[in-house]
Amino acid sequence: MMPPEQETASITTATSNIGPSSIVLADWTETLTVHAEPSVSSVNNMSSCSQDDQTFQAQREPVLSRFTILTASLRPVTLKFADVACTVSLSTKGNWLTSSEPKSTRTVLNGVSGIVRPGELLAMLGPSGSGKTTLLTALAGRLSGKVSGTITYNDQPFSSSTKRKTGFVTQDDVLYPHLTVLETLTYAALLRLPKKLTEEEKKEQAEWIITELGLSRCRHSVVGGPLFRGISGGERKRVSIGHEMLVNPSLLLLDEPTSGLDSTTSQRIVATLRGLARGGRTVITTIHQPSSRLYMMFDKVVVLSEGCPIYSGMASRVMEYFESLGYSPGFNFMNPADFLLDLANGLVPDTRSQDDQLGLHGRLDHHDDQNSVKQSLISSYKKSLYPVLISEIIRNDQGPVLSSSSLGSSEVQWTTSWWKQFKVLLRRGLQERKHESYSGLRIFQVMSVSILSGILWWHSNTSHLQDQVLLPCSLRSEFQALCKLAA
Ligand SMILES: Nc1ncnc2c1ncn2[C@@H]1O[C@H](COP(=O)(O)OP(=O)(O)OP(=O)(O)O)[C@@H](O)[C@H]1O
Repeated sequence: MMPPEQETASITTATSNIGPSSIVLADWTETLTVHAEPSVSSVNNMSSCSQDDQTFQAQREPVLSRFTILTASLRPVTLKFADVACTVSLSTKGNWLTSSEPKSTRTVLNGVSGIVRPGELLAMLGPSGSGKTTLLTALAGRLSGKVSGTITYNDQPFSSSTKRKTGFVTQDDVLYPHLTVLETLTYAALLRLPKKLTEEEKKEQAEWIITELGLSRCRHSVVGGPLFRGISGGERKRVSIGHEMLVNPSLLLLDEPTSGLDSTTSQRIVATLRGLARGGRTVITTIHQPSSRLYMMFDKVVVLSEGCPIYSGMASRVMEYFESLGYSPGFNFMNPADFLLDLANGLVPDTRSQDDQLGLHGRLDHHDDQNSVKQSLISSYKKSLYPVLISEIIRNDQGPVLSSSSLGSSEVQWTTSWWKQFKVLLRRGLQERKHESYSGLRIFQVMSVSILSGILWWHSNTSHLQDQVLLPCSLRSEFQALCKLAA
């Protein structure tokens, strides 16, 4: 069979005629056409940028980025990772007396390789605990020190300019619960957009993101938190994505953007991600259990089983690859993602009836059987896919280098001054806490403790710092008790 990576050339050609400035997003206002679940054979024959892509492109209007400075900051990023491994040390039980015992370690990732080009959407699949989030975090440059192997961005190691052009959407968002959607994105725009843009232009960019992500209906609703309700889960996810989209990142990484969402909302989110990719970005996402509709939108997939890869390459070639190894889905209409998850768990589907299947799954529940399937898939990957991937990774077919020197002065002008940041943060802090009631006594309490603490550390000797640290805490708690009595 043709190695999966050989298809890469076709997708690069397909995306190259889309200007880097264009962003093609899912239309959140229109009702999406619901497709029937495709058969496995149709998924097999699918080319990632073929018919489905044309339908997608036809359905959605390309939208140009508004500000030239943001458009110009988009630099195509080719992300390559080879033999990525990660070992974590497990905390040992016991007390400080036994702390001299050697710490036990656990390999969370082992020998994962892949390549993602601008215009491509890569999905990481695997059972829970297989290492998807760890790999995504490593690719985002947030696990330095714990990771071995090579991760490069346009053949360069991770740098501060790569960081500036990388958007990372975590699984658990960190949004301010009392701010509205508009306030959340406006403050983010004021803090993160280049200082060349005026305040009005930054607000305009926040408004534009709200429209693009279909958040107009809930723009004045509060985000909400664990103790009180705000916007829905899907809207929340879109706010998190919008938070990263504001700066027009060249590399966008998302951890389970569709978890807990219904299939239509999930499809819209993945369509949005694919639109972003087609606009010249490199998009990587982890996903738990995509439907076959979602699966068809991915250009590439990495399938992990207990931290080891069993597949890395084009999404459209996956069934062909596993069939060549003698593993085929039990029935014609099986979702390829379900099939891959079964394989990653060491479960081999069978062509027997469903009742028999249950029996078979019960039989294969034996650890030995499952482990031998996993081991066979890992060694097949090493034998047939890994050499092709590595030669692809080594081949030097780079776009523009994303280094600080090439970014020049425009990059230096990006950051907002500290005074401006302070003002925005103060305003945001006050707005977030405006629901709390402020009494004169409370303000007096905070001011007094701040002044007392300031006096305490005024011209203090750093060698006596430890003695002084606990004093303000005890002062504050006694003062609080006094204030409660007085209130
Ligand atoms: N710092 C750490 N200390 C101990 N174990 C860790 C650490 N980081 C990751 N792990 C373990 O590594 C494995 C992979 O974790 P990871 O979060 O990457 O999995 P995942 O595939 O994203 O799972 P899920 O789909 O459930 O989010 C898990 O078993 C996790 O417990």
